[in-house]
Amino acid sequence: MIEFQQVSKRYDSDHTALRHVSFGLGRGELAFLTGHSGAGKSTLLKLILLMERPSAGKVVVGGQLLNTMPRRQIPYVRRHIGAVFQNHQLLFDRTVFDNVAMPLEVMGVSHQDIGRRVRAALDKVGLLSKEKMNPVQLSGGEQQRVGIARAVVNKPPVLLADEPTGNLDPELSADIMHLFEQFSQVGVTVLIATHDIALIESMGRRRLTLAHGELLTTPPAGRVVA
Ligand SMILES: Nc1ncnc2c1ncn2[C@@H]1O[C@H](COP(=O)(O)OP(=O)(O)OP(=O)(O)O)[C@@H](O)[C@H]1O
Repeated sequence: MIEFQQVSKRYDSDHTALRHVSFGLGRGELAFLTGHSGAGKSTLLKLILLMERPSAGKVVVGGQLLNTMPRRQIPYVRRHIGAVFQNHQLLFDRTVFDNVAMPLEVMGVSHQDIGRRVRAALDKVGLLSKEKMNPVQLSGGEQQRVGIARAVVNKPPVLLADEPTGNLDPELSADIMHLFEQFSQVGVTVLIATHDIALIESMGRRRLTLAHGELLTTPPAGRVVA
């Protein structure tokens, strides 16, 4: 579902953020992306989201080569990728329902379908009873779950998360991870960038580790070999 072939990314400043990175993630696979600050984790996610383009190598998502994707196609590619960020980027002047509905509104989904799909997504993250509230009235963990509901409301086959548990205590972090596991069980490919080593170890999933832009060897079982 996600494939990197010898991908390098050099920013204009002549700084190489990724060097010859190759890996593949299959349908329904859940993996973690780790590495020191500045190792290139966000850059790798940005290449999948077409927020950046590779300087060399190939990025293939859902069978589509992203390198040469014309700009006007970018919104269509992004519809197939859900993204969750640490600061969850919710709009505080709209209700929980409206926040989750946003991607569907952009896609021109009918009013009736929006209601059905938003409620299904909120139900999945356990927030159906809070649809009329403003995100400001919710706890940090609940806000993060609203962000996850918004990311999955159009059922994307790929879900990316950048430090999704950064502000949360261990118990809430485990809840969020459990949600990600549930999505992977129904076939969603999930890639989670995090510094939370304890959490990663507790999950026993595959780990992709970047160091200074290079991917360390990762056998499929998940153990990292430097
Ligand atoms: N737009 C940009 N222009 C120039 N350099 C950049 C840009 N974005 C990132 N970099 C550099 O590329 C390197 C990798 O950054 P990146 O944000 O991908 O790392 P990261 O692993 O996500 O770090 P962190 O864990 O701190 O978020 C860093 O040295 C960073 O300064």
